[in-house]
Amino acid sequence: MNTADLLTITSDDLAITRLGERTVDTPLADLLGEREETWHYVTETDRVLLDVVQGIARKRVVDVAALPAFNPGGPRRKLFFEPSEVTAGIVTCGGLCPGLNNVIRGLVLHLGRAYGVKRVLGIRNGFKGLTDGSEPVVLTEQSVADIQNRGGTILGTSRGNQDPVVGVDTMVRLGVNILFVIGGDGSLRGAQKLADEARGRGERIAVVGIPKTIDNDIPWIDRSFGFQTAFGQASQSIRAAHIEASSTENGVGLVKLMGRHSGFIACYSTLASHDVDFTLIPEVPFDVDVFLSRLKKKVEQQGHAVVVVAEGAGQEHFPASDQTDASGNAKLNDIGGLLKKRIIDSFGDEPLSVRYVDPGYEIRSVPANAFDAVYCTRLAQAATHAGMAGFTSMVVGQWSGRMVHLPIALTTASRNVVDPHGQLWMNVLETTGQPKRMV
Ligand SMILES: Nc1ncnc2c1ncn2[C@@H]1O[C@H](COP(=O)(O)OP(=O)(O)OP(=O)(O)O)[C@@H](O)[C@H]1O
Ligand SMILES: O=P(O)(O)OC[C@H]1O[C@](O)(CO)[C@@H](O)[C@@H]1O
Repeated sequence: MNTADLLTITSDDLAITRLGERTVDTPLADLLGEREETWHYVTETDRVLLDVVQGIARKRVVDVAALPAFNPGGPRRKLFFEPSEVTAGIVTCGGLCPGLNNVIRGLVLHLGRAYGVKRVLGIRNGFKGLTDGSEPVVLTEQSVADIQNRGGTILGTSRGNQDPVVGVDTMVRLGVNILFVIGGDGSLRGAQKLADEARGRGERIAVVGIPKTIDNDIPWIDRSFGFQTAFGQASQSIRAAHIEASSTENGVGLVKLMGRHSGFIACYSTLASHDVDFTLIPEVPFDVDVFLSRLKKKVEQQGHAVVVVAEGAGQEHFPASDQTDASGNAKLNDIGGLLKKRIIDSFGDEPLSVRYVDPGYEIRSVPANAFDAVYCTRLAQAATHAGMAGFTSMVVGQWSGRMVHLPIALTTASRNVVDPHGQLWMNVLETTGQPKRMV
């Protein structure tokens, strides 16, 4: 292994910013007992595991001395904010993700029940609602009752850049002193800019991120909420494609799944269904002709085949697109459409039935499953504790099984991708039986 490939993080990279020195006794003192700050988040086993699993498989090495600097995600004995003076804001940005409403509800309930915070405002339509003059919605226990049973976000979401100066003006006007940003990498960059702007002006505003993406591409954390629900839903599409393909002569089921840069949804739904013969992800380039000849052979052998393709896969086969969405994300070429056409062409006059399934938004607009719902609740609790303690420019997330704080800068500095030499991809190759290299 070439150590030059390794990325080292130190305790400086893990340092969390906290607003000022002001401290207020927590109302959670009874609950805390002796635990706060004495929680040992990193055990010897974790150190070894982290070094081996994350360090080598994910091409990262953590300076062992830095590990205790992982800030635990629990309540603090001393708060920065006096609960009766808090106005919390919640904003959801970027694409939808199962569990958004669970996190919103979790924040409202926990702020109110654990800390007695009385005023929680929902910012409408993402960061746009901080800059377009729209009035926020007042969130109460009653108004968030049952929202966890609905997909989407009751607050609305958007893409597109907004001016952090205007955003902070709005927060000051509304009296928001803790802003919870539920979003992906773009939203977290936006959150960082809001936090920087507020700090630059000397405003006591804490900005706490809750990482959201079905793509599971946020680094360091074990997984992002909504991912499990999304790949579970995707595996239903694979099942449909498999049933269709195996019920027709020379059937090919082709399933296109979301995953702009990272193929986690494709990999996990492949493993969940065990009916896939080829999984194509952005991290592993492939030659279309080699793939087509392998596919043909597979159909000859077993009478049908199932192919799963992540939307970001095979982009190397298209001229680079200079089109972007409102947030600056590159618009992708349609790999599903290209493969469908090439499969049909490659069979010529031979019998073939291509069943193309593109579940699109169906995998991310559903409510969270129970496992994700638990994670959303825990994230909301950790975010509430962090905000009340005055931590800012940080995100909460589960790391190595424990809830921790991470600086936003660390989570936006890289992307979590499937390692083509790692165990997950190996599991996929074992399951599909596809060749390791199709180039
Ligand atoms: N580099 C950036 N700097 C500041 N703000 C940004 C930046 N990138 C995105 N944003 C803000 O974050 C919001 C959401 O960004 P984006 O549309 O990229 O979604 P995302 O949070 O990455 O989620 P998804 O994973 O669904 O793409 C945008 O509305 C924009 O205001
Ligand atoms: O159509 P939209 O809302 O831009 O979202 C599409 C993108 O969102 C993601 O699901 C990330 O949330 C990507 O996989 C996908 O490319």
